[in-house]
Amino acid sequence: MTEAAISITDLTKTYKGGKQALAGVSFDVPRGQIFGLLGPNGAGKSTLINILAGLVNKTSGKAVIWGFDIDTDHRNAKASIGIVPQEIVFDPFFTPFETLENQAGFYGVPKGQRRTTELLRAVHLEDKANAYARSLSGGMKRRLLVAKAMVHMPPVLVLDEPTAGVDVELRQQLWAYVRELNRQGVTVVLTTHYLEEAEELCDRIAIINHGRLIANEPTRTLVGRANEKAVEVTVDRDLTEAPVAACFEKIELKGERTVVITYSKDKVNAGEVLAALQDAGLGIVDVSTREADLEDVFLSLTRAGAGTSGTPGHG
Ligand SMILES: Nc1ncnc2c1ncn2[C@@H]1O[C@H](COP(=O)(O)OP(=O)(O)OP(=O)(O)O)[C@@H](O)[C@H]1O
Repeated sequence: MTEAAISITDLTKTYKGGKQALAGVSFDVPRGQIFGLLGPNGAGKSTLINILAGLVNKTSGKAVIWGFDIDTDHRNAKASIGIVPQEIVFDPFFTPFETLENQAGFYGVPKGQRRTTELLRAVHLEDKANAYARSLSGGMKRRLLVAKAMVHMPPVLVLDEPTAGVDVELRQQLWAYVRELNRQGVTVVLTTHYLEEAEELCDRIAIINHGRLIANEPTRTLVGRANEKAVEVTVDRDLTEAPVAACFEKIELKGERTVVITYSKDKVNAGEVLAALQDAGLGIVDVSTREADLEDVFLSLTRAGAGTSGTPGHG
C-alpha cells in the first residue's frame, strides 16, 4: 500500500493564552518505517503527538492516521495508533498485568484476543506481572507504557521521548523491542533528544523548530547535509593567538598547543587545512578529525532559523 501511515496537512495549534505551538506543519510518515521527530525543547513535538492521540484539539489543519481522518473517523483513527506518553502515568495500585488488561478492556479487545502475557514477556516484565506498578523502577514503568500502547495491536506506535531517564541497558532493550515491532510491520514514530539514537534507529527524520517543519528527509541524506567538518590539531609550539587562513571557517584555541579548525568540506579538504597551518610556520604533531553527525545538522538547521529556543540535550 502506498498510503502514508500518518498524513499531516497544515496543522496548527494555538493554545489558550495565545501561544502558537504549531504554525502550519505538513508531512507524511511512510508505512513500515521508523520515523524520528526531532526538535529543541518547546518546538511543538508533544503538541503534535497529543493531537494525534486525541489529547489536544488542533486549531486547524488535517491529520489522517492509517487512512482515517481524526475528525471524521475518530474511532478508527484512535484504534490505529498506540501512544507512549512522555509522562509516566499509572494507577499505582494496579499490577502490570491488570494495567494491560484494563487498557485492553478500554480498547474493547475481547478477552480471547488479549496478549497480556506475551506483551509482558516482550518488555521483560513477566516476573513483575503481579507487582504493584508503584514498586516498578522508572525503566520498568517506561517498558510497561510501551506494552500498554500495544494492547490493541495498532499498526502505528508513537513514542514521545521514551528513553528520558532510562539507563543505557534498558534503553537498548527498549529499542530492541521497538525494532522487533517494526520488523513485524509496525510503523514507529519517535521523538527523542538523543540524536545518536535517532540517527541509529530512524529511516527518516523530520525536524520541527518553533512550530514549523525545517527538515524531512531520509536519515542518511540529512546527515550527509552536514557540510562542516572539524579537525583538531596539536602543533609543535605554544600559541598565543589562533593562526588565520582563508580556508578556516572557524578556529578555536583549545589548549596551549591545540586548535580546533572548522572547515567546509565542499570547499577544502583536511590536507589543505593542515597545509595552511604549516604555511603559518607551525609543525603538526597530532591530528584528529570528526565526521559530521546528525547533531551538527540539527544545530546548523535550528540555529539558521530566527533565533533559537535552546539546544537539545545530548547523551
Ligand atoms: N497546555 C499548554 N498551554 C499553553 N502552552 C502550551 C501548552 N502545552 C505546550 N505549550 C507551549 O507550546 C510550545 C510547544 O510545546 P511542546 O510541548 O509541544 O514542545 P516539545 O517540542 O514537545 O518540547 P519538549 O521537547 O520540551 O517536550 C511550548 O512553547 C510550550 O510552552
